[in-house]
Amino acid sequence: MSREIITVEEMRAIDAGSAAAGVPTRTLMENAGRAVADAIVARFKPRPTAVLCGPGNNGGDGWVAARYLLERGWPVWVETLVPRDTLKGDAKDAAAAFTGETYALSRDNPRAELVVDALFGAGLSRPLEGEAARAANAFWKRADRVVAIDVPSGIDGDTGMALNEISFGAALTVTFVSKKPAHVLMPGRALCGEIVVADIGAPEDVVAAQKVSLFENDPSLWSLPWPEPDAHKNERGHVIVASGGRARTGAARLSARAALRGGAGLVTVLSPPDALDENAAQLTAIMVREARDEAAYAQAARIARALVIGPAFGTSDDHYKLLLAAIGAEPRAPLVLDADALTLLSPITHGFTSRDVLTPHVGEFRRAFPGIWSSSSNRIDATRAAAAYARCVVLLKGPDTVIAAPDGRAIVNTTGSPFLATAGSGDVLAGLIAALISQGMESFEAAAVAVWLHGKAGERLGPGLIAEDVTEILPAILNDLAPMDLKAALNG
Ligand SMILES: NC(=O)C1=CN([C@@H]2O[C@H](COP(=O)(O)OP(=O)(O)OC[C@H]3O[C@@H](n4cnc5c(N)ncnc54)[C@H](OP(=O)(O)O)[C@@H]3O)[C@@H](O)[C@H]2O)[C@@H](O)CC1
Ligand SMILES: Nc1ncnc2c1ncn2[C@@H]1O[C@H](COP(=O)(O)OP(=O)(O)O)[C@@H](O)[C@H]1O
Ligand SMILES: [K+]
Repeated sequence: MSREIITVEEMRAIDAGSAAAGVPTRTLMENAGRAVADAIVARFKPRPTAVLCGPGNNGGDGWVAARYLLERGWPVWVETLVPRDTLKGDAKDAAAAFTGETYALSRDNPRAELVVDALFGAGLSRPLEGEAARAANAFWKRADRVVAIDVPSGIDGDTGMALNEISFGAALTVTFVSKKPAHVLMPGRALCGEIVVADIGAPEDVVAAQKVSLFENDPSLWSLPWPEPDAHKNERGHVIVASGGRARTGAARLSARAALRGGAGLVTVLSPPDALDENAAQLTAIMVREARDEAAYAQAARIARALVIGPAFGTSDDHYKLLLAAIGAEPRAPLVLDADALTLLSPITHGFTSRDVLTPHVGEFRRAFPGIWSSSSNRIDATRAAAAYARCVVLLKGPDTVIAAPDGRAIVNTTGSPFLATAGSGDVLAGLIAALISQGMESFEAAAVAVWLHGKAGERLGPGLIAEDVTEILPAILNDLAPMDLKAALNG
């Protein structure tokens, strides 16, 4: 399956480009409507089905789907938002080809057990109102009976948000060519239910001409740095994690352990003198190094292959100086800056490099990049703008984590579970990113891999998850990803 995510504007360009390349939009609509009917027939037994059709081409897809369901003997009818004789273009033709029952959309129609929402798709231009809003509210709690065409009506395809909080929710959404931002960003992703991406015959070169640089996170986008048979721990990279002071050390140890599980050959916790005993007492495979002053932080930045600063680090003026010493070291390792490091630097005025990674959650992002947050229409645009501005990789955490590189590439992650919203979960992520960078991955890819693994851990662990578990389940997830030849070698 294509992992590209296209904007509504890019989808329109693909429609136009297809027509220019000899695939008429009416053919695309026919393929789209048939794909919807196919997806329904594959999942549901025949049952009374209402297809709610809107005034544009989304409605047109609905008329086509209704026709195919009728041909397959389904008890199906259309409920149209606007009189059939006011339809235009492809939608008019599609409606004319439907021979079944048709009603005006209202609450008085026959009772349906399945509803196909073909009211609005990419052309939604204002909030739902009138009968469309009534229908959305009526089916709001019955998403299990709704199949949405392209996107649940009311949801903006580029943002995943309902324009006035009113929208449909669906058990199945069938979209075309590629996912749109609304299929991966919350709340849209959750309102879509299962998502099917149907090929509707848009020529490959027309799609490729869009030069898409936005992807849904997936192992097909990257490859993990597996150790060679003769690997030495020094080649697998040295991660250093800066610890907070006395009684503020757990976060750094969580990060450090994730770095070790993530494959770093060596991991060191850099500890202020007052926390040295506390750290040493709780670490075994991970080393501890005392750091008294700015020179020690600069030195750590020089010798590490990746340096994590932030988890419970501290936010005093002295901490600010230590952080600046690490940032200013030359040459220095890539930095993974999280939590307190972001607080110390906010609003961000520093220029970083494409090897550095900032990992804010929304609250941290707003403080770090206030102007960018308020002027961006969605999380993808915001993260891309922040990465371009700070000239480094920016990873905006949440249920729909976005990772952006300064060159414009962006990835939206869709693995995960709400049980990851727990203390220390972000610290684990920071350590994992550093582990992958230390093994030679490009920072943008390392961040994407780490978020994917972190999300998979969340899915596998589910209820009861604590941050420590995320680290401990990594071997099982990594084993599943290991290439066959490595598995064969391991099994003798
Ligand atoms: N193009 C193609 O070849 C292909 C397209 N495909 C399909 O087409 C869909 C996009 O079609 P579309 O552009 O016609 O937009 P669509 O979502 O049907 O609605 C536009 C109409 O709704 C109106 N309107 C908007 N908001 C409203 C509101 N709140 N309340 C009331 N009215 C509202 C709006 O009015 P206007 O803003 O112009 O005043 C306009 O009349 C896409 O999602 C996919 O399903 C596939 O078949 C593949 C080939
Ligand atoms: N509802 C959710 N669904 C999936 N992942 C989530 C959700 N909420 C938070 N996460 C993930 O959990 C982690 C929390 O990180 P963070 O906010 O820094 O927490 P902490 O400061 O406790 O470490 C992030 O990786 C984030 O993407
Ligand atoms: K729809």
